Amino acid sequence: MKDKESSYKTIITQTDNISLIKCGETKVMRISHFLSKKNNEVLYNSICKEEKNFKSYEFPGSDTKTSTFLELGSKSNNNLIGALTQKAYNTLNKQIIKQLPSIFNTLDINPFPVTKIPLTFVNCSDGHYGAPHADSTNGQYQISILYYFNSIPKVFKGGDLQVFKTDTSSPEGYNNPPLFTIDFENNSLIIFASETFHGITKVKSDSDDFSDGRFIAVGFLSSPIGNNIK
Ligand SMILES: O=C(O)CCC(=O)C(=O)O
Ligand SMILES: [Fe+2]
Repeated sequence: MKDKESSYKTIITQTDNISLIKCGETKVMRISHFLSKKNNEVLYNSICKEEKNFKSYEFPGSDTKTSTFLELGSKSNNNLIGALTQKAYNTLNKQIIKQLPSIFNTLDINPFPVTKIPLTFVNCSDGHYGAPHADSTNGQYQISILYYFNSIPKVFKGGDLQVFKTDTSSPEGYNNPPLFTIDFENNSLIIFASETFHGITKVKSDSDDFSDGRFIAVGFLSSPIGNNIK
């Protein structure tokens, strides 16, 4: 797959752990080692303890067998989850908010205020994949944020993020093959404009243990004044 990808992507390293992966107008920011090692472990361990609170997707057309989810930071689930999980969510939320100035700057998006980011935690198992899509095609959201985490050692293969070029003249809205792929890496934060088309390569795993799965937290930021792309 990778050899078919465009060769003109550039990786602009901003600091040891922050990079901008760019191909034409399409940009994705990646922050490696996002949380401290300790906070990454605490988050993983507390989320694993929430297995019973993860739900299957119930809407039509979704993949109900290979992924389950838990929404945090909105309203309903806050009294369901353990104190440790609440704390780990708060830590992740705080760290993301701390990085926002650098995120706005790197992605060339006019800053807007963000106080709390509801995050949906998703556990993906063998066979899970994500068909290419954009999180927002109507300007509802400006920024998509993904936090990746997994067991150490990592048990599954695949589950990498593919990024596509928007093409309004094609029926799907994007071009194949992908512009580039970002490998799934524990404790990394991936950020891009929500109009960016992206998909996930198939997860392959011999284990069906929840704790061996591919974990993500996904959140969307919306500006009070709508589309803010500079
Ligand atoms: O699983 C991922 O890495 C991406 C998930 C995603 O694209 C979404 O929830 O909209
Ligand atoms: Fe998405």
